Parts: sequence; C-alpha cells; structure tokens
Amino acid sequence: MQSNSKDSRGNFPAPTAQTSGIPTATSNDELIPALRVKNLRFYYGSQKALEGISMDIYRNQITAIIGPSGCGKSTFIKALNRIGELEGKVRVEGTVTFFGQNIYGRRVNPNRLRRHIGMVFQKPNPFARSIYDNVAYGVRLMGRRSKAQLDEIVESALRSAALWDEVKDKLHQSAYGLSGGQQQRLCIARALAVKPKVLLMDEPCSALDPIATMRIEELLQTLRQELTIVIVTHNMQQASRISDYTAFFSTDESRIGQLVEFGLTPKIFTEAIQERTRDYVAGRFG
Ligand SMILES: Nc1ncnc2c1ncn2[C@@H]1O[C@H](COP(=O)(O)OP(=O)(O)OP(=O)(O)O)[C@@H](O)[C@H]1O
Repeated sequence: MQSNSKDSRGNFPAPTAQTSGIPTATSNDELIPALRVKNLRFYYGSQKALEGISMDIYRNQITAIIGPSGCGKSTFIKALNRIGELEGKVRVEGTVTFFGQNIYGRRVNPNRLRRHIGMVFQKPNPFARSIYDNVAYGVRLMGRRSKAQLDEIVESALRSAALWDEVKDKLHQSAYGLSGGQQQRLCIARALAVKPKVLLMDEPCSALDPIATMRIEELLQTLRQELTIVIVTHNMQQASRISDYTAFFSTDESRIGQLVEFGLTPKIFTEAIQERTRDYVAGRFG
C-alpha cells in the first residue's frame, strides 16, 4: 500500500508502481491505477445518484464511460476530482484514491486536487479573454511567473493541444473568435497548462463536427502517453475507437446509477459478460 501522506506543500505523492492483475491493453505495459474507486455512493441532497461503484482507472490508459442518459456518467467523473460538490448539497460515500491518497480526506485541498485532475466539459467554455490569457489562467493562480516562463508554458500547452500552429499569430485576440473545435482544443490546452496527471472529459466532442472530433480523438492518442484520460461518450464508435478500457453504467429499477460491467474495450464491445451490456453496445436499448 502507498503512503497517504502529502509533502509539506500539500502535494500528492508521485505515483509508485502497483500492478492490478488485469491484463493490459498494450502488451508488456505495467498497469498502475491512477484512481481507485471503492463502493462509491453519490447523493444530490437526499437523492442517491450512484450506488456501489468500484473500479480502477489505469495510468496512461483511456477509459471510456458509456451508458444511457441519466445513468450517472457525469456524476461519476465529477466525483473523481470533487467538482461535483460545487453543484450544491451533495454527499459522497465510499473511497476514491488518487495514487494512494484518499481524495475525500479531510486535509485534501479540492482546488489543488483539481490541478492534478483536470476537466474538459461538453460545451467548449473558454473565458472572455485572449487565447493567451485563457491558457495562462490556471498557471497564474498557482503563483508569480516571469513573462518568459509564462510564454513557454502557454506555447507548450497549445502545442500539446495541437492548436499552436493555428493560433500562434493571434495569441492576444479573443478566444471567442475561434471555431468550436479550436475552442475545445483551447480548453484542453488550458487544462494541460497546469500539468495534470488525469484529464476527465465529459462528452468533449458532442458539440463538434466530424473533422473537429477526429482531431480531438487523434490528440487524445498523443496525450495518453503523458496522461490518464477518462472520457464520457454517447458515441459507441468513439468509445471503441479510442479507449483501452470501457465502463458501462446503467440504472437499476430505482433509477439509481450503477456500474454494470468494466473491462478491456474490445471485450466489452464483442464479448461482454452481462446481457445488458451486450444489448446496449448493440444499440438494442438506451
Ligand atoms: N446538480 C444536480 N442536482 C440534482 N440532481 C442531479 C444533478 N445533476 C445530475 N442529477 C441527477 O443525477 C442523475 C444522473 O445524472 P448525470 O448527469 O450524472 O447522468 P448522465 O449519465 O451523465 O446523463 P447524460 O448522458 O444525459 O448526460 C440524474 O437522475 C440527474 O437528474
């Protein structure tokens, strides 16, 4: 087991190797859980939205979360960086550990946690500021940097998000002048600028056209070399194209979200164990 202690600045420990026993999607890679979810229950007020979710999210893998509308996919990923609790009176039971650290521990600073576990939303949501200021935003909040340092971070994040060449000559123009697909890549750059270890993405392509979607999918394949990615998607083809692991969520008879099946993506799409999973991926319900 890993230590729960943080360093003197409240940072999370560096990941240490921990094998999971489940075969990896890419041979010979060691699977290390970045996030381990155990018996997670999530309530909005008195209304339970998720029941007993347990699964691992592996480092440098892409995990897709699929399932019918209202089954708790967004709620689940919002529980992974504690952004869900910004939505009002919520209660979380069970545990979520991030490289061994309980993210719901009393001494955890949620803002610092969200720097390590970033999020990109369904609708691109750049701030009403310049392209440069959007990317620099989170970095500035972390403390003073010289202009040269900031310039370097902004360029590096825009390059990682495959946007640099398109915007390098208009960094000080409004982000609102970009296309939808560019705005979404800007939001990815903004998330990457603070160097997260995990990127949570809630239907990041649902507002984009097929070409912009393809660019984001290609980008994710590059980013997974440095990052752990969790993506909620309604698009079955997208889940099967881009992810290593897939978690299928659905609701029980009380309409509470639950995890029906989790496994390697090819298995979930071609030889799922649960009939409900087979029906869903075949388009027979949802
Ligand atoms: N802020 C909120 N307050 C109260 N209930 C909420 C809130 N957000 C979601 N819910 C409820 O929690 C349940 C799960 O919603 P959630 O948005 O997580 O599902 P989802 O699978 O992501 O749905 P979709 O695919 O339609 O986006 C739903 O019953 C929803 O009405």
